[in-house]
Formats: sequence, structure tokens, C-alpha cells
Amino acid sequence: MAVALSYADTGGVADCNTSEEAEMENKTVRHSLLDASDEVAGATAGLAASWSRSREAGLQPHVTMSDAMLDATALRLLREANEQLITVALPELENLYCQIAGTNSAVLLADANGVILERQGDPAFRERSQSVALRPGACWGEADRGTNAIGLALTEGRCASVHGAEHFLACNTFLTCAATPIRNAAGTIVGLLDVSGDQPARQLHALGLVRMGARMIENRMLMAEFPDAFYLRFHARPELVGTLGEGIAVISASGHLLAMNAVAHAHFKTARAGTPITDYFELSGDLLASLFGHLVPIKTTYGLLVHALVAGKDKPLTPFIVPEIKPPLKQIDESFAELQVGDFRIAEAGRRALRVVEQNIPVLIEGETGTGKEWLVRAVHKRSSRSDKPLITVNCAAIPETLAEAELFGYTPGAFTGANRDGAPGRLVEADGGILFLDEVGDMPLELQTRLLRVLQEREVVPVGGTTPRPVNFLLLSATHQHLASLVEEGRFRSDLFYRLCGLNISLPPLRQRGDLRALIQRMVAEIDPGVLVSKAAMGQLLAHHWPGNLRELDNVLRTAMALRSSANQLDVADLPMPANRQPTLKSRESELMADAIARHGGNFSAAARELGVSRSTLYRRLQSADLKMREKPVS
Ligand SMILES: Nc1ncnc2c1ncn2[C@@H]1O[C@H](COP(=O)(O)OP(=O)(O)OP(=O)(O)O)[C@@H](O)[C@H]1O
Repeated sequence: MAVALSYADTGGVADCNTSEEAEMENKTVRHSLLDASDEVAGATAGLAASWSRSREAGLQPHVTMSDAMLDATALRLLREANEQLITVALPELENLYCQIAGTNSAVLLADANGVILERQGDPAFRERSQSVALRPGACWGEADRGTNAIGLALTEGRCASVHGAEHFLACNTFLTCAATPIRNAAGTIVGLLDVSGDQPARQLHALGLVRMGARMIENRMLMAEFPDAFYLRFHARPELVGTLGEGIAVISASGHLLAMNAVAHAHFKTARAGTPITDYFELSGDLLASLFGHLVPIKTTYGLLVHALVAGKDKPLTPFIVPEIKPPLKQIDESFAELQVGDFRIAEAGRRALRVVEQNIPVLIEGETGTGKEWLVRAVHKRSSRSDKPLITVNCAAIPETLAEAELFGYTPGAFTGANRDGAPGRLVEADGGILFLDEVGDMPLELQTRLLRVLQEREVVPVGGTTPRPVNFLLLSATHQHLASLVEEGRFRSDLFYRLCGLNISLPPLRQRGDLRALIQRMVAEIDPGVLVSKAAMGQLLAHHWPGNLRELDNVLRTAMALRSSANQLDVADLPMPANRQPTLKSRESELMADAIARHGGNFSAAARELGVSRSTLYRRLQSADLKMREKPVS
């Protein structure tokens, strides 16, 4: 499954000297190590809010609270739980300490809750800092010790500097501290790095040092998390590849993105794990192979020139299995040529559906019968990252109610009389890894809706007659010719399921409202036989028709006409299999409006009358006078 990568704090340490690089910096880095005053301005923001939070937590500046401190056993367990972080961070703590040794300071590593895990400090500062519990086991969250750099950085998810009297508790005002969170590849805060000291002035360089240290730890964690992967390392300036300012994209052997560091993520904000690396860099197979161990200029897909190399940890520099890398999504995707005739809404619907469903957000397509809902789904599947996985279509109106559960969720051997001896996996399991398309979802019986909802919430299926759930992972598209929100209002469709299905609602226009009918007719005729032209009169009649069956009807009419035509190279009025001059009359439009509204509301006359702005009795009367026999569904 494609997983969204996210970072809240994407500050990096790149600098730049050309306009392209300046753009790179704009896209990535707000702070620069060279501009400490800016950094401090950002890092000291939020003090007032932090003081309010400290008061709200019941703390008072001059009251020393009972100590929030873990005993030795609890600290040992906490260290075990944070083993990976500590292993990766310890060398960095030592490195940082070398840089601040002799300045009456200490370097601290805390967990994601602000409990200090490790400390490296000047012996002279030890005693003073011990007196305020600046040592392993102590919790420095805001709620325990009021405003302080560790608590503030964790609460606000960014670097923080707290100096002297800015500390909430009076006993801490001799300290000056700078802290910054450490995030894992998914952008979650997993710890924090802090430099604290006993100094009369704010230490501008301390903030820069902890940020550098944290970034180094993050990069190391990234590599520790994906030890078998390859790393594409890049920077706009070749000499900065391999430094802290570089972007790192972690890539699988098949050339798919696994993760990015914060700098890379700042370039590719919408990057998602599981997508081909060619979505982000313009790379042919040969070019990619040439990057192994060599710095080569390449372009990002948004046109920025960077210098990059690929390395694998402890790995011979053998190229990726390049053929698995797909061409960039854009090249095959964005035109939706088979839907694009002249009405921009249709291809745009395809583009929107693709983008959204690729983020694992379900899409609901509404439209009259034959408007091309299923075509749209096929076009989306073809371009999706799951194009080589199944597209499973379930027509919810066509499965008999008694078999629906078994059909959808599968069944175990011998689950019911007449069942297949070996059981069956069910359509949802068949869609695992691919796309599930629920057609005519508005017709799904309420009981089935409840079970489907559970599957969508828990992402696992229990077959009929079974007890063991099986995890499923599919992208979800649904379609209906009804107005699903009205069915919800009428209590015929579960509202919670509606919201589960309808991450994005796409409405396909009926043929009579499309602006590209002429072009569509010409194209469909040319697809059957490119040598045939449509006569003016035939085109006039086709354009005047009301097309209640939409594209399906048009397709049938054109195929029949082409088969019956008397001239080899022209389609004429006489060839058309539909009654002449179907220009809609006022009366026929009224009948269609009534029929449409009743169908949309699934036979609920009251709702249809409301939509049409007439009373229920008027609707009855007009249906009778139009001799329109519509079945009314009893409302439960
Ligand atoms: N873009 C298109 N170009 C040409 N023909 C199309 C296009 N889209 C759909 N059609 C034709 O219309 C028919 C109906 O399309 P489709 O099954 O996608 O409609 P639908 O909205 O899902 O219909 P229903 O609601 O009845 O299931 C297709 O079989 C095809 O013949």
C-alpha cells in the first residue's frame, strides 16, 4: 500500500548560490545555520502559550513540585524500549559533547515524552544540573516542569530555545537550553536532543548544534530502519552531497520509494512510499545504473537540477532491477485520452479520481445509467500504481440477497448447503492488493451494508462460516445511478458507510448535458470504421435525441447504424435505428424529469416530489396524465 510520508518540521541545512538552488532552498529550508537570529526568533516563539499551559497544569513558579523521576527499573525498561534510538544517537551525543566541552553544559537525549535517557556533560556542571534533576530518568515535559526547552520542543513539534527567566519554575532560571525533536521516517517524533548549560547569555550556536545533531540521528535511523535498501543522495551543489544538507530517498531493489529524510521530503511534499522513484527524478534505466557510486547531475520531475549518487549500505553496487521501474505517472496518466473528447469535465473527473484514490481515499461516482461510470473506473485502474493487480467489480444490484454475503466475504468449506466443497475466497479477498469497484452500491441491502462497513473499518474479512479474519488491502471506488445522500436521508443507506465510501464525490454528466456530443459521435464512428462520415442530417438527428440511455445507448445506436448502413462511406438518417425527430417536447421533458427524480430516490414519491418542488398529490396527478406507470417503494 502506498503510505503517505509526512513531516511537520522540515527545516534543513542546505544553502544555495544560484536561482535554481534558491528555489530549492525556498522549497525546503526556512532556517539556515548561518542565520542564527532568525532561528532563535522562531525557536523562542510560543513562550507565552507555554507559560499558560504550565499554569493550567497546576504549576506555580516558586513552588518546587514533587519530582517527576523514574526509578532505576523503570528507567532500564524505558531504555530498552528506546534501544534503537539510543544506539543510533549515542555517537552523536559524544560528537556534540566534544564541541561544547568546557562550556559548563550537558548534551541530553530524551524520549518522545521528555524523559531523559542519556546525558553527556561537563563534570563541573554535573552537580548544579543534578540539583534540578537534569539527569536520566527525569521527565522534562511541560506538565511536569513548566516551560523549558525539552517540553516546549515536544509540545510544539519544533526546535525551541529557553533562556534564564523564560523558564517557568524559578529553580530552573539559571539554565539556558536548546532542544529539537528527532523524527522517524514517517515523521513521528521519537525522541529529542537538547543542550543545556549554566550560562549568562543565550547560546546562539547551541540551537544550530542540536538541529545538526538531530538531523544526523534522523539520517542514521533512516538507514537503520531500511538496512537492505539503496539510498539516493542528492543536493543542488555537488560538494554538499554527503553532508547534512543532502536529501536522501530510500529505494527498494525494485526502484520504489520506501522513505525520505526531512530534506528530501521538503522537496517532494506529496511523496508516498510504494511509488516508483521515477515519479520524483527523471531517470532512465541507464542513467539510474550510472548513479551507483558516482555523482551525476539529474533533474527532479519538477525540473530542478541536482547532483545525485546511489549507495547501498554494505552492498556491492549492483544496479536495481530497472525494468520494474515504471515511467513517471504523469507521462501515462494525466491525459485520460479515451475519456477526453471535448468536455473537459470527464477527463478531469478521471484525473481527480486517480489522485484521490491513490492516496487510499475512497471515491464515489454518481451518474445516470450508461454515463460511463465503469469506464472511468477502468481508466483509473489502468493508470494507477495497482494496474498490474486485479480490478474486482461487484455489482451490488445483481447479487441475490441470500448469496450476497458469501459472494462478497467468501465462505469456508461446507459453510452452507450447496456451497463449493473447497470454500471460496470472496470478491473482497480477490481484490486484495488491487482495486475494489462496488457498482450500484446504492442497491446494497442494509444488512450487507453493516458488514461491509465493518470490513472497511477493520480492513479484514471474516468468511461466512469462519472465525479467522484475513487482512485485506484494496483501493475503493463505488458508483451509483442514485443520489446516495438522499438515500441516507431517507434511512435506506447507512450514513457511516456513506462517509466511508465518499472520500471524493464525482458526478458524471448525462450525455444530453455534455458539450462534446458531436465530437463524441464522430470519434465513436471513426473507431468502428475510420472511412465513414456522418451526414449532416444524421448528425442533426443524433444531436437532437435525448439519450436517456446515455453512452450505452449511443454506442448501441451507432454500432447498429454502422452495421445497417447502405453507403460504404456515409452514415445517413435512414440508417439510424431510432425514431426520427426525438426533439423533446415539454410533455416528454416533464415525464423524464418525474421518472428521473423517482428513480434517483429509489421509488420514494415523497422525496421525488420534494425535489421537483411539487406536492405528492400533484406528482401522482401528473404521472397519471402522462400515463407514466412508476412503482412506488414503501418507505420502511
Ligand atoms: N468514454 C467512452 N467512450 C465511448 N463509449 C463509452 C465511453 N464510456 C462508456 N462508453 C460506452 O457506454 C457503455 C456504458 O458505460 P459504463 O458501463 O461505464 O456506464 P455506467 O455509468 O457504469 O452504466 P450503469 O450505471 O448502467 O452501470 C460502455 O459499455 C461503452 O459502450
